[in-house]
Amino acid sequence: MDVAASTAVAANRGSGLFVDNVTKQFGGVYAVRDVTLSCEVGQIVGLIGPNGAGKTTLMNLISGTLTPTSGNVYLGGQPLGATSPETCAEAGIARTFQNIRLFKRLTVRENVEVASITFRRLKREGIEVPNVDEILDLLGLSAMADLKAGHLPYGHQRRVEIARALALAPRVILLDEPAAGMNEQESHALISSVRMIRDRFGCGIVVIEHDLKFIMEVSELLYVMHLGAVIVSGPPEEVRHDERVIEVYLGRKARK
Ligand SMILES: Nc1ncnc2c1ncn2[C@@H]1O[C@H](COP(=O)(O)OP(=O)(O)OP(=O)(O)O)[C@@H](O)[C@H]1O
Repeated sequence: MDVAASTAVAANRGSGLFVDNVTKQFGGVYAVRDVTLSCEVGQIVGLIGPNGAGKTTLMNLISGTLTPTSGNVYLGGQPLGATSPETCAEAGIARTFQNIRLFKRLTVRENVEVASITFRRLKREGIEVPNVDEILDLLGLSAMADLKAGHLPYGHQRRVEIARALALAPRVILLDEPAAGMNEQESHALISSVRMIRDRFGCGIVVIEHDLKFIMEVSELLYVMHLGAVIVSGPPEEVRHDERVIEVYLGRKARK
């Protein structure tokens, strides 16, 4: 059994996320085809692929926005089943979106507090209510906590989205293009924040990102999708040199 497959089996039994042979068809189009993926609690997993590879559809399947045509998503060894974003949050999955979805007229703190109120409504016994101030501090947002979210630069709005997802005390958090629109300095700082989130909250983190420098540095395990399927998975250093990945990204065979 290879590394990815053995990790997947461990996650299925353990407390992490396990996507088991999931397919999503829209009519005749296979947006996601037979995808198996795992993210253990405490692990940072990257997901890359060219436009249309199926990454967002996969995120939507994990977070309950879409229902798989076949296959299952497990969290902590329990199938999530055909479910909604609300029940996924209840199970412990939170996400951010490619297109930012903040309450722009509310302050940064209020945006995070709204999520905190949602968390209290969820039936998640035995899980400590996350501290809003601590989350703001972790994301470097304390100094702008009382500013309207819509007035912040784009990179900071992305951080507020992450803060809001963290207020749901997720076991696994899905970050959809968190570095989009950030300059190099901001995306470098985001790498430290993602690691701190993992260390402080002990959650699993799945990151979709087009910024290859960012994803190679932040991920411990990387999956590459193409035309709906996972074509390669493994440590970023190995994936980076894989011929199939070079071909998909650069449209040519790797030189020997
Ligand atoms: N609701 C839908 N109906 C029909 N086809 C869809 C639907 N959603 C996605 N698709 C198709 O599924 C495929 C995968 O799309 P998806 O958005 O998941 O890719 P992606 O890897 O996230 O791309 P990008 O990096 O551009 O966001 C594409 O061919 C897309 O056109």
